[in-house]
Formats: sequence, C-alpha cells, structure tokens
Amino acid sequence: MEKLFVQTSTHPYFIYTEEDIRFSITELLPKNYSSYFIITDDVVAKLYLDDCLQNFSQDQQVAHSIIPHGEQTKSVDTYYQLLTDALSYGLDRQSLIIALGGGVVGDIAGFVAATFMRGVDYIQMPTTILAHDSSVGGKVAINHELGKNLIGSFYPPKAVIYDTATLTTLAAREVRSGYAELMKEALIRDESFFHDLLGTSLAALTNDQLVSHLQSGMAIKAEIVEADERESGIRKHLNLGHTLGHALEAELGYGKLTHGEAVAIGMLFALRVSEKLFSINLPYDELYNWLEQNHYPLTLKRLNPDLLLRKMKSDKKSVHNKVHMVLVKQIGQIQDVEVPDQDLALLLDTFLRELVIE
Ligand SMILES: NC(=O)c1ccc[n+]([C@@H]2O[C@H](COP(=O)([O-])OP(=O)(O)OC[C@H]3O[C@@H](n4cnc5c(N)ncnc54)[C@H](O)[C@@H]3O)[C@@H](O)[C@H]2O)c1
Ligand SMILES: O=C(O)C(=O)C[C@@H](O)[C@H](O)[C@H](O)COP(=O)(O)O
Ligand SMILES: [Zn+2]
Repeated sequence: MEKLFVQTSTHPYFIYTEEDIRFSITELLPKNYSSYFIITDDVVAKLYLDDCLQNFSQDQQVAHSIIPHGEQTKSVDTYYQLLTDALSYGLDRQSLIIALGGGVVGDIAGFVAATFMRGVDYIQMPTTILAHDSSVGGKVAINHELGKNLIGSFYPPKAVIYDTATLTTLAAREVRSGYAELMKEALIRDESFFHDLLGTSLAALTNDQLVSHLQSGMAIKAEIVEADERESGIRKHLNLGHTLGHALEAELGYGKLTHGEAVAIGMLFALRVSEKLFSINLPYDELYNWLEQNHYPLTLKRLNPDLLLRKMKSDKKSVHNKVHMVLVKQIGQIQDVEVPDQDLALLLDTFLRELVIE
C-alpha cells in the first residue's frame, strides 16, 4: 500500500492508495466512531456502496444518503438536504462522515462535515482520477449561481482512502477530466512529469502509468497544501487554469463542461496570457496538440465576454475587483499576477476567437 503523509494546522492524516482498499476501511480509521454516515452519488452507489457497507458489523450504526451525480448537485439545496439527513439519522459529534465518490461528493460531504454541529470528522474515499486533487488539502465547498465554490471552508479530512480499482469503471470523459488536473500539477512543479504526460495517450493508458501519475500528482498537491494550507501564497499555484475555467463552468451552466475540461481551456488561456505579459514562449502548442489528440473539447459556443469577465472577477483570488491570474514564467516557475481589466478583455477576446464556433 502507498502511504503519503499530510500535516495540517489541526491534525496529520495519511493518503492510503491501493487496489481494493475499499474493503479495509475500518482498519485505517483513527478511532471508533459513534456512527457512520456515507455520502455518495447515484452512479457510485450502484458500483461501490455495498462494498463499503461490508466493512461494518451489524452492531455498528451506519446510514447513507445518495445524491444525484453531477456538478449541479454541489448546491445549497443538496447541502441542506444532507444536513437534514444527518440530523434525522441521529448523527452526533462523535460520528464520522464518509465521502464516497468524485470531487462533487468530496466537496459537498466535506462541507457538511465542516459545518454539522460546528464540525465532525470525515474521510475522503475518492473514486475518480480528478479526485486525487479534490480529496487532498481540505478545500470543501458548494457552488453559487454566481460562481464556483464560493461557499466553503478549509477543513482537512482524517484520512484519504483511494481505491485505484474503482477507477476502472470511469468513462473516457472522466479520465480526460482527471488528467487535466494532473497536467496542471506537472506544469506548476515538474517539467519531466509534464513531458511524461505529453507522451501519454489516454486511450492506451496502462494501470501502471495511471498509478504512477496519480502518485506524482498527489505528492505535488500534498507538498503544496502542507506549505500553505489556507492559500495565502503558493497554494494559489494549484489554481492554474481555474480563473477562466471556473468562469466557463458557471457561465455555460454547471455540468456542461466537466471541471477538468474547463480547466484545460483555462490553462491554455493562462499560457497565452503568460506569453504576452512576460514576452516569452511557452509550450502552448504542445499542450494544445496533446489536448486535441486526446479529444478534449476545445471549441466553445459564442459567449458574452463581459459576462465571462464578471464571472472571472468573482474568483476568490480577486482583490479590489481586479482579476488575479496564476501565470507561468517557465514550467515549474509560477506567479500570481493582477491583470488589468483592459488587457484581460483584449486577451480574452483574441483567445475566444480561436476557440469559438458559431
Ligand atoms: N476541493 C478541491 O481541492 C477540488 C480540486 C479539484 C476539483 N474539485 C471539484 O471536484 C469536482 C469535480 O470532481 P469529479 O471530476 O470527480 O466529478 P464528479 O464527482 O461529478 O464525478 C464525475 C462523474 O463520474 C462518476 N463517477 C465517480 N466515480 C466513478 C467511478 N469509479 N466509476 C464510474 N463513474 C464514476 C460520477 O457519478 C460523476 O457522474 C468539481 O466540483 C470541482 O470543483 C475540488
Ligand atoms: O487545492 C487547491 O488549492 C486548488 O486550487 C485545487 C483546484 O484544482 C480545485 O479546483 C479547487 O477547488 C479550486 O479552488 P477555488 O479556491 O478556486 O475554488
Ligand atoms: Zn480544479
């Protein structure tokens, strides 16, 4: 079993990664809890809920709630429903919440844990490639119509239990989505990882490749969140591609693009802006070609740039209503830069012309 340690301001935790580890949850928990509340979505429930329930004996109190799959579920309504469920199941402060699913389940279940009775323990059981990122670091949130993850908290889990066997059932689109965040981690920290990914065909991905990429990605993520848990400095680097990415997700309607697809377009934009503002050349074409060869959607319907800009300003990195973008000086060298409105409008307009179809 692979074990990665993460220190936080409140407690340390481990990320356990292994095939079929979903059958050994209770051995990895820090203590016995008064009750267990599994939160999952309808797709994951059909595949893996029974396997998780098998971990518990008859005399343990275990409840579960199944939420609809997809980004639209990361809403205040679902959040409220989950709190109601937790209350009606009789959860108390010694209960454990188990987030079984992708980033949507992880983010909303984590936010329920952060706020139920002012905070109860929870663990992450990621089941998507993308959730190698979302399950680590304790950012938990729900969306607002006006922007992504605008209601949330920093609330680290007590453990991350990552069963890589569950990734075999992912749709190709979700594999792509997860690889966008791996590409992001490579761009911000590790040039050889970046070239390794550029040489990877997602259609021909082997299990060994996947596991090695996940280990590299999680090591980068863990190192950054340990150094800057609450995003006052270098954690912003993990937001590469997200300023435009999140704006696209909200403006197009949650779930139209997957998070990773939106971040992929956002990373291309961040590279273009970096090239212009720093007068340098970056591997834009290499990234674009890799995304195209792996069938990422790289065209967009016509969007109102003013509305998109407004959404970019609702990003949590904005200060005094000015957009801040995470930019690339060279692979592994990242800078958070305030981009003046006029420059941004011009750069966005040019960029969108390359991508927009009628
Ligand atoms: N907290 C963070 O640090 C952080 C980091 C990155 C992304 N996120 C958030 O994560 C979310 C995206 O996460 P995601 O891409 O995992 O999306 P998701 O949770 O919606 O999962 C994608 C789809 O795959 C299905 N699925 C999940 N596991 C499966 C499996 N093993 N087999 C088959 N189908 C499976 C789900 O039902 C869903 O339909 C976004 O809301 C994003 O904002 C958060
Ligand atoms: O962990 C982080 O920090 C990240 O930025 C990881 C991102 O991949 C993730 O999408 C995160 O939720 C975005 O954070 P936000 O603060 O912009 O909502
Ligand atoms: Zn992300």
